[in-house]
Amino acid sequence: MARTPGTPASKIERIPVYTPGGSRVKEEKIFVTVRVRPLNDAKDEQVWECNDNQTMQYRGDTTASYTFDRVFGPTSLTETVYEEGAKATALSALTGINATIFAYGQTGSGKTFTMRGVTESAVSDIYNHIRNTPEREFTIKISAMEIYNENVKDLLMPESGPLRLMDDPEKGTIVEKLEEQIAKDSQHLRELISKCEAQRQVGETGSNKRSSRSHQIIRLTVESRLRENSGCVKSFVAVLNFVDLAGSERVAQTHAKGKTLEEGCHINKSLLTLTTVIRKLSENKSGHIPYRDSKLTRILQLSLGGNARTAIICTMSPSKSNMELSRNTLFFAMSAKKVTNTAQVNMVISDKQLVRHLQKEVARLEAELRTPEPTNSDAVLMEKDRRIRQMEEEMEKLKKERDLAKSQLDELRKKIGDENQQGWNPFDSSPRRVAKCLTFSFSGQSRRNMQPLRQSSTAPVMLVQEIRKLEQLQQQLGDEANRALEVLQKEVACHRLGNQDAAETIAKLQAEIRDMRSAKPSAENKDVSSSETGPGSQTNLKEEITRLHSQGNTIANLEVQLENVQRSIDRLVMSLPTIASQMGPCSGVNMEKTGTTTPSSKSQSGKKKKALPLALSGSMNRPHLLRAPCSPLSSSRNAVVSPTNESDENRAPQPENEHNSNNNNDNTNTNTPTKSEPTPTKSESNTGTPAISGGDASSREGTPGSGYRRSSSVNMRKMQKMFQNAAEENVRSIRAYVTELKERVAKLQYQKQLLVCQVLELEANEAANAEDSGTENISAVQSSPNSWRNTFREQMQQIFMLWHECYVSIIHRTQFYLLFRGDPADQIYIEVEVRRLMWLHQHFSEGGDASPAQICGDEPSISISSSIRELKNEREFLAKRMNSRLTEEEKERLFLKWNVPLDGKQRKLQLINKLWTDPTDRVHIDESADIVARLVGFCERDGNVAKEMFELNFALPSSKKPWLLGWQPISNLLRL
Ligand SMILES: Nc1ncnc2c1ncn2[C@@H]1O[C@H](COP(=O)(O)OP(=O)(O)OP(=O)(O)O)[C@@H](O)[C@H]1O
Repeated sequence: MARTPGTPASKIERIPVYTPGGSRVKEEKIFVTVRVRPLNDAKDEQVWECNDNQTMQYRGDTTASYTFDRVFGPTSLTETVYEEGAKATALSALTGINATIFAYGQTGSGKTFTMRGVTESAVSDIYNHIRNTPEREFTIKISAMEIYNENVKDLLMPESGPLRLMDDPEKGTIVEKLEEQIAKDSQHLRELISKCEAQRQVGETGSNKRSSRSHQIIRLTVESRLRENSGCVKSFVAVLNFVDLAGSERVAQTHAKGKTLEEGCHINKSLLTLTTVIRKLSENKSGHIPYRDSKLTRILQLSLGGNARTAIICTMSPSKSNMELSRNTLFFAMSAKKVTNTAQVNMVISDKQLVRHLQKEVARLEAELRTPEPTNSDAVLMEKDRRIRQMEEEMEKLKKERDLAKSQLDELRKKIGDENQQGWNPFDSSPRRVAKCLTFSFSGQSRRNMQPLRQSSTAPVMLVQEIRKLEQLQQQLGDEANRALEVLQKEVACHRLGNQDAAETIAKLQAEIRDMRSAKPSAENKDVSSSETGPGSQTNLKEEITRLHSQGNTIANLEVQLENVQRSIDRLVMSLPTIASQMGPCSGVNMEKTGTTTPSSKSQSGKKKKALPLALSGSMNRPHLLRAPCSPLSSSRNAVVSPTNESDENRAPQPENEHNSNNNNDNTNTNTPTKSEPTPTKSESNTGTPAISGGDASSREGTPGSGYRRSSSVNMRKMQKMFQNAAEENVRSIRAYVTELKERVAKLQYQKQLLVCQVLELEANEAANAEDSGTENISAVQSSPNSWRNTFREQMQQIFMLWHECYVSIIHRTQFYLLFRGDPADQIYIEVEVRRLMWLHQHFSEGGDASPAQICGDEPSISISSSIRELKNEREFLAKRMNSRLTEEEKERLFLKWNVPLDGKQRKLQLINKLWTDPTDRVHIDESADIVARLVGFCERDGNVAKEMFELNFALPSSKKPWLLGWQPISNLLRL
């Protein structure tokens, strides 16, 4: 492949610099040109002609013509030879590509003459480029050597004596201790080159009075890098060789004797090796290439078939007397044309640059260390990630629900749009009717603060829709509970192994499960978009609400029974280690791993007071749970639950190796785990990972207990453990799922409660309208933005008072307060909140142990005392979160600001107990909300999204866990 001959001068003022981006290896042929010198002797006959600028032809013989990349005739200028035959190659070094230019030819043919000119021009161009590339910093170094009689001599340091060649794994052959000097500028470089040339061995041959008797290599090393202000630490580095070979000659022709003869022999020998290397490279690069046969080829190895761009200028005489040597030169040139090199950009990171870069990096890391992340624990980060994912999933789910609700609303709008001409339009932004507030028997101060409620914007048809949706949800929850219970029943069977405690618990649980299943909700699946639910149909609404009321017991029962089931499961899980411990050391349960605590002997005797920590219901894989619990017993569950096995399975297992010790009650071996010593031994606690071998065979044999009795082998014990652990894990998972169901039921209760409130309000309005005959006008509070703002302020003040008096969750208060800041679109939420709080307040003031929707008969009971208790729990929860959410300084600042004694006990709780305690002070409220928001990670910026979620969730202070409801996913808050 011939490359484009030299670059025109106009284009090389500035060589494009490749962006460092990796070494791009590119195969390319050596660029071969031939320069014919003028006849030495005018009387000599010229037998070689240049037909065009690429072909040499022996005079008149068309069969003897040779084509090269470029041919320069006897009248050509060295400048032209450089421009067209060497410049591109030489300047490659500026872009990080190794380059070599050498002259080959018989003695006296003009090698030195040509190379001097080429080197001079190259030096000029190199410094031109440097001047025109200010953004890069260049360093030019020079070294020079000659190979004379196979000795390498340093031309910059001639006194240093012969130099050795060394093999470097990265750089190839290097000349040991070769002097290298930095050229300060072009002038300095020229001087150094001249000095080297002056050192060169010359002698007189028959063809040349000043014949070069050695091979000369002037080596420039070109380094370049982007200047200081660049962050890039990479540099280009390349070597540029100018090689002036000694002249090939015919000893016989030159009549050389003595020293000249010896020199000639060495010259010929090394040139012969060069020729052989070139020939072999041109024939087959993969074969052996005898680089090592001469120092010349060793030193030039990279330039011959390696990582370099190479240009060879073959010089020859056109005269007849040199015809044969000229032909040899042409043959050499023809071979060289076929040699392929693999040049690539050489990028390096210098030590200096690397050190500088590393120093910067160290400084950056130190700065990071000085301002550490709020938490440096991987585990905490992972946990956060998990929670974020969980929240995202929850959000996704809620968004879908919201979209569904929106589409249903759109449909409704269409339906009722035409029918609202006579009545009020719930979607009209300027209501034509005045609301008649619900009346409550408030007393005392709070009563005086109460403002009348305005008309709910909820149409009867929407209420019907909502009721039907609730029915569906209720149905769905019931179904899910039953499916979970089926699985639970089977898993529970796996635990029929042991003591009285466990047996009783299981029996109780089974009874509860039976109850649960018989209490399956009977509500039929209603089509919420049914056309039967006509707009404004009061009759329908009444029917709906009556039906909903009549089903109230189902929801209440479901919740109560779920509560019972969960308690039983808790007890069952608590009793598991007892069973395990009775089975021997190998049957232990890794309680730490499963997150449960080791029960005391007291707790085993059925006096446990504290429920076990809940598993993560939010992370449960529900389909997986319901499809197939992970226990290996799942595959043999039918056998396990078989009633015929029950009596046997209820017997406590008696492993052979412990049988005696269990029978001997006076046995003093305290190392044996017994019921009174349930703490797992070390071996027990390390047995959490189930063994696999033999698992299937054992599982087919029936219950873990019976299987264990049949064999005391190690595998059987492992199997035993595996069954036990897996079954326990499943029960725990189900327990978590039951918890989740409970939470969802609680939500359902509040949605229902809201509906009931709305229906009651609607009825009250109807009645009031009948009395007033529609004489009331549009409320002033809705007629202008100003009046809305006034109303908002008043209602918020009312809400603050009610929150305070009803001991409402301060997380709920914070979320509500931060979300609803007076936007007219917030109106509905404010109203709903006021209405619910008034319900609560009324019932609390009436004696307390009631539910705001007790009317339905299925609401969880709420009392002042339970609210106070839950609020206390919530405050404790928030106090604990201070450690993870606030820095030490932030805490100290808050203690100071809120007058918490710095040396006081439980300072965090003291602080939290001061929050949200003054409903009349807006600054206090603002600051309280700010702190709570920090602690729960509530973000006001995302308020729009949160409002939508609020709309769907109908948050209310809960009788169970007040801080768990609202638009924060329940499970997320529960386990923070
Ligand atoms: N193209 C040319 N035009 C004019 N003079 C030339 C040309 N080429 C060479 N000469 C002259 O011929 C003589 C020999 O040239 P040079 O020393 O460059 O040959 P060489 O090939 O280097 O010989 P050797 O191998 O013996 O060193 C010099 O005096 C040089 O000036």
